[in-house]
Amino acid sequence: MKLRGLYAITDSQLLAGKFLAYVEAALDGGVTLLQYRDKSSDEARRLREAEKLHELCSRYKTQLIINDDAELAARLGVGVHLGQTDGPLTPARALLGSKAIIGATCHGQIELAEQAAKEGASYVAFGRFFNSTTKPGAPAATVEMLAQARTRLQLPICVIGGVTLDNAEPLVAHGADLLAVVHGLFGADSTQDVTRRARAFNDLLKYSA
Ligand SMILES: Cc1ncc(COP(=O)(O)OP(=O)(O)O)c(N)n1
Ligand SMILES: Cc1nc(C(=O)O)sc1CCOP(=O)(O)O
Ligand SMILES: [Mg+2]
Repeated sequence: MKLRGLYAITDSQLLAGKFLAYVEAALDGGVTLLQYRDKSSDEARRLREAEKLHELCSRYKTQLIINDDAELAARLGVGVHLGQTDGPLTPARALLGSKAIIGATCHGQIELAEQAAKEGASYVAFGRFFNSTTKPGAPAATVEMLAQARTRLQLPICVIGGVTLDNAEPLVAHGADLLAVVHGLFGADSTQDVTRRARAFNDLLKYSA
């Protein structure tokens, strides 16, 4: 199955007090991948929340991805997303098996993506394309490099960093398969608006070649 659609990413601060309600609202609108991203070192809470998300994702037939932590992903039997300093892809692939979804952060560098492809990544992620309140210091990527990456890479391409309904269209037009979003989705004022936004992100991908 080709990975294409909305890639919703959780944020423990933004979702405080409404975590499962907002995640379920997004799943209701349609989510291809859901990433559990929690940068705290509270392992017990991380396990508890990841288990809850796993159960929710199973109900909605959505694939769960764990950020940073291949061991936790292995424990749950789900995928993982690894950045450039989160450990190598090859052992993660050996740990999780050939069917697991493994994503790799490639910033704005096609060479990193080509290397990740060789090491068994399932998708590559480029960013940050716009200002991001979630991760303001992330290195920048451009639409021009995205277009070039599209011609050089066979893998699904994920875009991230300040993506919203207002700015995502050119990214899709230049080759993005997965729109990875925190604030542009979960920054909504109500569960109804989260669901509406999720549907609208999916429509952007559906009605583009
Ligand atoms: C889909 C996706 N793309 C990029 C990232 C960023 O990963 P990383 O560079 O490891 O930074 P942190 O998210 O761990 O702070 C991501 N998480 N997901
Ligand atoms: C986690 C993350 N990684 C990025 C990168 O560029 O690698 S940008 C980012 C934050 C994405 O959140 P928002 O949609 O709120 O900008
Ligand atoms: Mg990381």
